[in-house]
Amino acid sequence: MTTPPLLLASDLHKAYNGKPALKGVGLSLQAGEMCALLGPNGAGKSTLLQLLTGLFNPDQGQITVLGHDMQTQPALALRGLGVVFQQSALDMDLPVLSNLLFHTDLHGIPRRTARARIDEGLAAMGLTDQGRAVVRSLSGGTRRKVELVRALLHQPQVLLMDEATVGLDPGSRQQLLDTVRGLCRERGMAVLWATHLIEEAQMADRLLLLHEGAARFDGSVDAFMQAAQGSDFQTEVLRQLEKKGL
Ligand SMILES: Nc1ncnc2c1ncn2[C@@H]1O[C@H](COP(=O)(O)OP(=O)(O)OP(=O)(O)O)[C@@H](O)[C@H]1O
Repeated sequence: MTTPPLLLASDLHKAYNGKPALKGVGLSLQAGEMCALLGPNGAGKSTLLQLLTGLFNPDQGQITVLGHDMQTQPALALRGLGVVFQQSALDMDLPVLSNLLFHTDLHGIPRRTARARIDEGLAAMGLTDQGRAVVRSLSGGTRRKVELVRALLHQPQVLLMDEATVGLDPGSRQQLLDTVRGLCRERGMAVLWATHLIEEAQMADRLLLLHEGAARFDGSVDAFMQAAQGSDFQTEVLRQLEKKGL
């Protein structure tokens, strides 16, 4: 028996000043699944994430999170989503703890519960002793981990990561990827991981390959590799991207 997807998007269209940025993209995320959203600059990744986070509405198409429609029930839909944006959502001049409490207050989480979740989240990232540190004083990798702790405080079932590893050294990148993979396995969280780095996409369960606003591939990484017929992942990605637009 198949379970309903945690996030479902169908036939999304979005144009800027008449120029299409998304041309009928769909996406379905199951519990425990990590899906890489891969595409070159201008492919439409940020546009798709902005639609999925309810930042603006699609010109056409529908998005539901845990069965709640993003346009008609945005509060319920957004409750199910955690987001780590490309741009930091943290106040650089405030301590980590204040930043995290700001987020739990926004979500109406009682302070006692909030404190317990913050302690747990920081401990899970190895940041127990960083609660009082001002964000600006932290390394880029540590800030990203704090962003992830923040995004998980309201216990979302779907996590959207937008180019979350930009600016991180290879060790920190791998650590963040491993942490997120662990969340999929241990908590059954569904993750959409937007990246333009081919080697990151290869570590996901699924791949949504976007080019010029349309999906070039949507399926398991295993199926993608079968289609590659002996080529490596990177060669196959480049081959798919070089195909003439549909
Ligand atoms: N606010 C905007 N106004 C006009 N055009 C836009 C706007 N945002 C994006 N676009 C255009 O839409 C298309 C898709 O852009 P988008 O930023 O979604 O791609 P992307 O895959 O996230 O690219 P990148 O990897 O460079 O961030 C591009 O042609 C871009 O120029």
